[in-house]
Amino acid sequence: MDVTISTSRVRGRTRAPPSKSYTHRAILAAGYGDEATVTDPLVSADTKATMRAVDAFGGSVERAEDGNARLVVEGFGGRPGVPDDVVNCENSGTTMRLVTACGALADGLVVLTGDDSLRSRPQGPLLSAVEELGGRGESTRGNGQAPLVVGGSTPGGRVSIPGDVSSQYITALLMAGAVTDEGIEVELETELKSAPYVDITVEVLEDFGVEVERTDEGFAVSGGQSYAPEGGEYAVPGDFSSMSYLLAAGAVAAEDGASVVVEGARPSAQGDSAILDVLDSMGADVAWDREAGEITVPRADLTGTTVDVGDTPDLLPTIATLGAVAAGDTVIENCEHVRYKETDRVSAMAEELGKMGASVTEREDRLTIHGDETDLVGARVDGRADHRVVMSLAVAGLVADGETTIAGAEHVDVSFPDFFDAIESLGVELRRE
Ligand SMILES: O=C(O)C1=C[C@@H](OP(=O)(O)O)[C@@H](O)[C@H](O)C1
Ligand SMILES: C=C(OP(=O)(O)O)C(=O)O
Repeated sequence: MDVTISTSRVRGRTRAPPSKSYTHRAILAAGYGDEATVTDPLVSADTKATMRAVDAFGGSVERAEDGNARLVVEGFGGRPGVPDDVVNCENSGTTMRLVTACGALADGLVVLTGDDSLRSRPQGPLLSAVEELGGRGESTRGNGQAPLVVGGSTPGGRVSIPGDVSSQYITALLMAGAVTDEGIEVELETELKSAPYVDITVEVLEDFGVEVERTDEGFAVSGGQSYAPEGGEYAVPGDFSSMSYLLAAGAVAAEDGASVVVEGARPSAQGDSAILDVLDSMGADVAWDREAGEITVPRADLTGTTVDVGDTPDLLPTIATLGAVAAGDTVIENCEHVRYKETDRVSAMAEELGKMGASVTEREDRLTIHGDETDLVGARVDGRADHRVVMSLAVAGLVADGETTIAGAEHVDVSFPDFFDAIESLGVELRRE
């Protein structure tokens, strides 16, 4: 689907979708247990992949049809069964990593695959970790990428793994480790990037009654634990990565005297709430009512800033767009790991914003957007089959001169299926074709 965005002003209220990261974890945590209900889940292409994996392992995930958004999960009770078929994780890195470690507990073999993008992302360090823990972890092509074959009733133990490729490896090992015989101790070989995502894991596991310990070398989880949330229910908070596009839309395009108000913004462990500090450092007047869970942002004349995205890789596309609107340079540092996502987002944003007239300098771990040399103009751009690239380019389209057509806009389905409805409700003029 192509979406064409006209230069637009925005105003009004909208609600952030539920968190993708929390939803994945809650569904799988419930899967490891006996039975639990996940309330306010994100139902999107990626989280459906995790639901199907729980099903494949012998559990079941049912959507309640009575208006209250809920998933009723029957777990596979600790040890996953051997699936009847290949598990297709489609576009979801989180699913593939979490399911790799889970599948390594099966008494047999599990085959994992995904779409073109997912089959090009790095899985090697997690496969080596599974083997070091006594399980089987192989890439069918021998290149550290999916298709993968895992299994072998991993007993657990001690393992070392790099921290700078994906924090999802750590999340996966901790979630699986809790139901192993020996537990899993993870020693980080390099500094942990995307660290707040492991904080999210620790928070969700705690809420399911599973304890994780931070050690001098990394993390440790004891085996023989059971997953069960208090009262049998777990509630998912709003998603700050998804919010970043709505807040950015307000900061660049709110009508004079008006603002964008985003609901569903209760505090949680999400590192991407740093988008508020980024906007603040660029001169936006952002107000967060934490108790009400509401963020208000009017338009501002933004100025460039420097942001280290080591902890917050998913904010890079949003910040790149903000930088293209701001005066002066915006420098996004420590972004090498952002190249291992659905697409290489550093290059994707440099090239696609470039088509809209942005002046950008790309280095391996740094992206600089020269706002003073940029006048955004509407263009035909490629969303690179990447939800975050699509949504960030849509925000750029609000202030570009003329129409911006984004190809592959349907990929918002991965994390924010109602994105275009949400921005339309704020006053954005757009066409779906
Ligand atoms: O664990 C998670 O929910 C995620 C971790 C991050 O990935 P990396 O740890 O691979 O950087 C992030 O980019 C991704 O969108 C979601
Ligand atoms: C990278 C992302 O997710 P995943 O790793 O689960 O594909 C994302 O949502 O930006």
